[in-house]
Amino acid sequence: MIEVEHVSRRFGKAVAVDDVSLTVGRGSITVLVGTSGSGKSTLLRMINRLIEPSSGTVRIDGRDTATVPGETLRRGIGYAIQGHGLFPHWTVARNIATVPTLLGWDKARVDRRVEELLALFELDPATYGPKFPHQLSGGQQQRVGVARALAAEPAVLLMDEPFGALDPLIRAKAQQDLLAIQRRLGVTVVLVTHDIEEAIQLGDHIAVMDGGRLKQYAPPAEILARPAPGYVERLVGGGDRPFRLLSLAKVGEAAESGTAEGTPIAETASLRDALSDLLWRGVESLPVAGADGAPRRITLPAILKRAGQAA
Ligand SMILES: Nc1ncnc2c1ncn2[C@@H]1O[C@H](COP(=O)(O)OP(=O)(O)OP(=O)(O)O)[C@@H](O)[C@H]1O
Repeated sequence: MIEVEHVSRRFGKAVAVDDVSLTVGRGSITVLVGTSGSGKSTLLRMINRLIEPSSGTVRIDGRDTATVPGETLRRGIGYAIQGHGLFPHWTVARNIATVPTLLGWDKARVDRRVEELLALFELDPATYGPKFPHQLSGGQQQRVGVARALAAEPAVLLMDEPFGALDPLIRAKAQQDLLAIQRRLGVTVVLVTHDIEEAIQLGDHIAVMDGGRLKQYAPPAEILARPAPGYVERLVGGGDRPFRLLSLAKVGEAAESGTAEGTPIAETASLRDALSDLLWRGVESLPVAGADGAPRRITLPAILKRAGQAA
């Protein structure tokens, strides 16, 4: 668990982060979102003390981070940034091994961990371990960057625009992979983005920043349904809001008993995907593929009910 209490950071007279308090639950993902210059990166870097707070306290699992030497603190916290920050003259394997080696792990344990992580990120260890970063695609480099951040089994992973440099298709896959890996490892993630769609996709909680202040801190569904007046409302209140709401709910949650014609849709698909499918096929209901045999379907009225203000 990460507790940020009344944390501020001034640069000269300018206040980059202004009295922010929030608690990130263990094993959850919190996304910091806001416009450029709103203080997201500064807040993130105060968690691992790459930037020292001017005032306030950050605690990780109950321990005040100010009481731990900065280097020691950072070895225990994963940090992944846009552009990956890989060492260009080191192989992929050596890049991933950086922190475990600094921590004095023995060679066999480091090698095992590197192999395990490469496999987890769907990069064949024998093929990719000996390569240099420039021999990898952007998406592969990004995965190596996250693998390196996770190498020493940190309980906390900080990510600053980790998918910013990726094209939309690879970005969507990278987001899904991160979710799957985060759920599997149970690591606590704080991620910075300026993309509200990314925040809704990934966040258990979203922290909306504006002008250094925390404007709202809540789960995505609540931010969409009840945005704080002013900046947050403008951020999420556009014409896409119904679709964003639908992207948060699964087909299984709105399905009913009954039959329908056509290729079934998975119950784990989002209602946004189901709506898109219905419109594309020009039908009002679709069968749902579920675990048990009882026939179920998803209908247009059931989807509409979940897309509006009353959802
Ligand atoms: N080292 C520094 N010296 C002076 N001012 C700084 C420094 N770092 C950040 N700032 C200022 O603090 C404010 C917040 O910056 P920060 O990088 O945290 O914002 P951000 O929301 O992460 O923006 P972006 O999305 O563009 O990265 C900005 O006005 C920035 O110019």
